[in-house]
Amino acid sequence: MTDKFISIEGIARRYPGAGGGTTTVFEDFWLSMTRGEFGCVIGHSGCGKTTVLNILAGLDEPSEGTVIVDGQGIEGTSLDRAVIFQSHALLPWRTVLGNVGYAVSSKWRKWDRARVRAHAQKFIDLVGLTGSEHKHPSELSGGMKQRVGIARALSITPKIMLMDEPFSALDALTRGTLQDEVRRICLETGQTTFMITHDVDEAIFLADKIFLMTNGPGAVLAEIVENPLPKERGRIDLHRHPYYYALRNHIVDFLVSRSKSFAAEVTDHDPRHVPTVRPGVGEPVIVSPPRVVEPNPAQSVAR
Ligand SMILES: Nc1ncnc2c1ncn2[C@@H]1O[C@H](COP(=O)(O)OP(=O)(O)OP(=O)(O)O)[C@@H](O)[C@H]1O
Repeated sequence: MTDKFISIEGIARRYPGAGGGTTTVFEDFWLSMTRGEFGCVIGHSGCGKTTVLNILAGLDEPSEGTVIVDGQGIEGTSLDRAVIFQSHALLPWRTVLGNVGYAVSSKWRKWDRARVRAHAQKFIDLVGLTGSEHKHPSELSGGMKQRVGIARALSITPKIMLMDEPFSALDALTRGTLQDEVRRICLETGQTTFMITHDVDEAIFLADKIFLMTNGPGAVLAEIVENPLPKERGRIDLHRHPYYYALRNHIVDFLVSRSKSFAAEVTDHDPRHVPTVRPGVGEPVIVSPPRVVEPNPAQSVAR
């Protein structure tokens, strides 16, 4: 049996459209993730990635369907679900320690000051900000601010971490360093993470599974791509792995052509049983749903 730690069940999001109609961003959207999994969603602008993330965060509600996390339906925001956005949203009048400590004391209201500080410090150390505890956000670089955001999110030990293009505003060097940090932390802590990115290499480096969405409106989850690269992968030498180009080409091909033509070409798509594929050497292998092997009529006749 699969452990559905996150279960998105048939959600739709509709908005009032022009002329009194309705615009459907997506509908009949099903997706599940297991505990400790790192999932990245990729799709063109406007397909509804942020909407899905906001629904998972409890910041938005689906027009239909439900989302269950660890056996409980989502109702509003919760400290069980931490969100990291592209912008840092730090409290400018608080220090690094103050920002992280504020989140800690919001979750554990009965903790005394010393316990809050010690817990916050652990996560400040984890993201490599030891020594900057007493700085204010205005004294930090963009990468450091994003580290504070990550420390703050992790410090409340959320059941799920939701990241909406968290590194896209950073320079390439800082982005790479933070990708390394996030991967190390997620592997160390077993943090279940759902992330949006437009960066294919970022998804290949970080994700266990990559969720491919077609173009909106009326977007669908077309395919789940299982990352065939080993867990012990390095960001710098990703491209040396024999499966790297097959995986990368598969995702890029989807973004360039299949995301647009999918609805016309795949008429029997079943949103409840989205295929999981594993690109590698040769043709991608369909992992699930298992390929139905039709009996060979010639053999049947011969019997
Ligand atoms: N409040 C709203 N009212 C009407 N339409 C909305 C509203 N919020 C979002 N939308 C529409 O929903 C669609 C999906 O938006 P969403 O932000 O989820 O897309 P996205 O895939 O995250 O895009 P991007 O990659 O550009 O961030 C877009 O077409 C957007 O215009």
